[in-house]
Amino acid sequence: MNAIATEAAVRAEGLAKHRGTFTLGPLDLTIPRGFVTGMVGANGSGKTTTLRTLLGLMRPDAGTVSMPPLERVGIVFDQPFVLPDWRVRDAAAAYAAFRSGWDGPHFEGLCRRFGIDPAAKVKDLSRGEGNKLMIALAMGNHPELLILDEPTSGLDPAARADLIDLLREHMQREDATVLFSTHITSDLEHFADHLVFIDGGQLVYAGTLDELAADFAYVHGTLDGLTAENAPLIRGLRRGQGSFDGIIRTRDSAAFGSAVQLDAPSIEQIVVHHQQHREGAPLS
Ligand SMILES: Nc1ncnc2c1ncn2[C@@H]1O[C@H](COP(=O)(O)OP(=O)(O)OP(=O)(O)O)[C@@H](O)[C@H]1O
Repeated sequence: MNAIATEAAVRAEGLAKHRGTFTLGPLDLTIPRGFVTGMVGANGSGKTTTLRTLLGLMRPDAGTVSMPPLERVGIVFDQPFVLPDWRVRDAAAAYAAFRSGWDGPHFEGLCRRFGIDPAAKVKDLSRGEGNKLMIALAMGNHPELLILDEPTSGLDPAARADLIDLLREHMQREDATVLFSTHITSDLEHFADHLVFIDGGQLVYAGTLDELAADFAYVHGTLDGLTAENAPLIRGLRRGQGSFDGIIRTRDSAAFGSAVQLDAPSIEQIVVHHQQHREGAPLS
């Protein structure tokens, strides 16, 4: 895709937030309109802090954010915005009251699809059902931007696949933008267009998955393929019994002989090897 022609759904400049000893940013971040962006990073790397700060649910210490008005943004976090004693239909009424364009039949259809009884009390839903309710509420007014913090955690594999299908349909039906964080990188590989990778509160990589796959290679082979010249080019070098693996920039491929294998990396390989190489320079 053409980065120059891409419009921003969300733009943050110099965004910074301190939480205890943790510092997020300062981050410059653009989430392109009309695409799916996945956010990855280790536990405690700052994904939730980034999403909450972007949304203004947490006041940034510095920086500016531009995004659509909040009533046009669907939000899913693990802490629900609904009261445990409410019934599902009460939660929908509360959402309908403050979100423009609420589509009751659409919400009810989502509940049917997710097997959620509108008469059920929120506190009686299982964790996965509660998750699905938050997703149905977030999507109930066809939001132009959906921000979801680990929406697939707590869902069984079939429900995860269904959620991804639903988000795909949402992307087809509307000129929508989705930003979601996840630890399940396989959810990204077939669904996301862009990736934001955060580590230690800093942006490691932001770009398309296609660019990521083209820029990096997964290198592995027997130890005799490692030399004093090529070993420093490997990020997250792991030495096993007689073998090694890691991630390199594709432009450094020539430093590796024919005994070494180079493959297209998975997102998981890039994330895992980066985290094993924390003191290295940024990937991008
Ligand atoms: N209330 C708080 N007070 C102080 N520090 C906090 C608080 N909440 C979070 N933090 C710190 O902020 C950092 C970032 O947390 P955040 O929840 O953004 O990470 P995350 O990437 O979403 O993690 P996870 O994948 O585990 O959900 C962590 O190091 C955490 O210890």
